[in-house]
Amino acid sequence: MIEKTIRLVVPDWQAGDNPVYKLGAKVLKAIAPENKEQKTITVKTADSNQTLEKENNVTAQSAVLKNIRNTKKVIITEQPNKIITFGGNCLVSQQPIDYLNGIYGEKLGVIWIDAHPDISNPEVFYNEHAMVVGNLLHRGDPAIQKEVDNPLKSNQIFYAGLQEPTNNEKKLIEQAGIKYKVQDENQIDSERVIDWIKENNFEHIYIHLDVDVMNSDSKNFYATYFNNPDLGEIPDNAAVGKMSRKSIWQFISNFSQEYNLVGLTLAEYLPWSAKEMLDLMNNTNIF
Ligand SMILES: NC(=[NH2+])NCCC[C@H](N)C(=O)O
Repeated sequence: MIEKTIRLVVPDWQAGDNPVYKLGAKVLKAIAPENKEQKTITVKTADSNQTLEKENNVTAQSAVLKNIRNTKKVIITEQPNKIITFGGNCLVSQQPIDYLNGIYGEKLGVIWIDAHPDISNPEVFYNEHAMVVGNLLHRGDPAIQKEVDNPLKSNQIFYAGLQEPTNNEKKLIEQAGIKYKVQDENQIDSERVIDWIKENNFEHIYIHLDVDVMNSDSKNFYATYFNNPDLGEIPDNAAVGKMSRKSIWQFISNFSQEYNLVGLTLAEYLPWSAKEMLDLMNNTNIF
């Protein structure tokens, strides 16, 4: 097979109901190391200054569906065998994982590095980014998961860095048959990951990184959900991440040397300081 890696920039902000997700995608695209062999494609997502409405108990469901379909179209046109995805919120992993599962099937394992299980559905929650694992298993939002042509099996997902899920989420994880362990240390237990790879004979690995898995102390990793200046009380489905940045960076880097990484998502990056600078520019009468 000819190697083809693409960089997919997916500025979906609707699924997490915060326009700063879009800025996160822009910044990641701008700072990514240059590589002429890797084509960068930015998926079209709608802009809006209006408050997003719920449709079928899902925030901006039709806009989210459009973003998903646009993402799918780009991937199908490009036919890559490796995908780097810059989010955007966690939803951005849905179509890349679906597509790669279509290529690699049961040889593909997905490491979901996240403080949250993202296995909700519209009956228990309303923001789509918390449903993406549910959608990938065809146990999430019926309107959005229908775009997933190659659903994952529960053994293909490994939760790393997971914090205590809500009672609803625990039920959903158990019903789906995903084995999990709440992470109490501040680093990923690589041995457990490696055991899971061996047990399942995975040959291709996708890593999804939601940066909120990290301790959001300014000296560790600041640009997360939890440092939103407008965030009131922390919702009960948003347990705070505990991981050290150093350990996550090392884990991903080591992993990429030793295993065949076919996909990487960087999600939920919320660059608050870039947002402050943008506010200045937006309100200054020279731009
Ligand atoms: N993918 C995630 N960050 N999941 C947890 C998010 C929960 C948070 N309360 C929300 O709006 O939407």
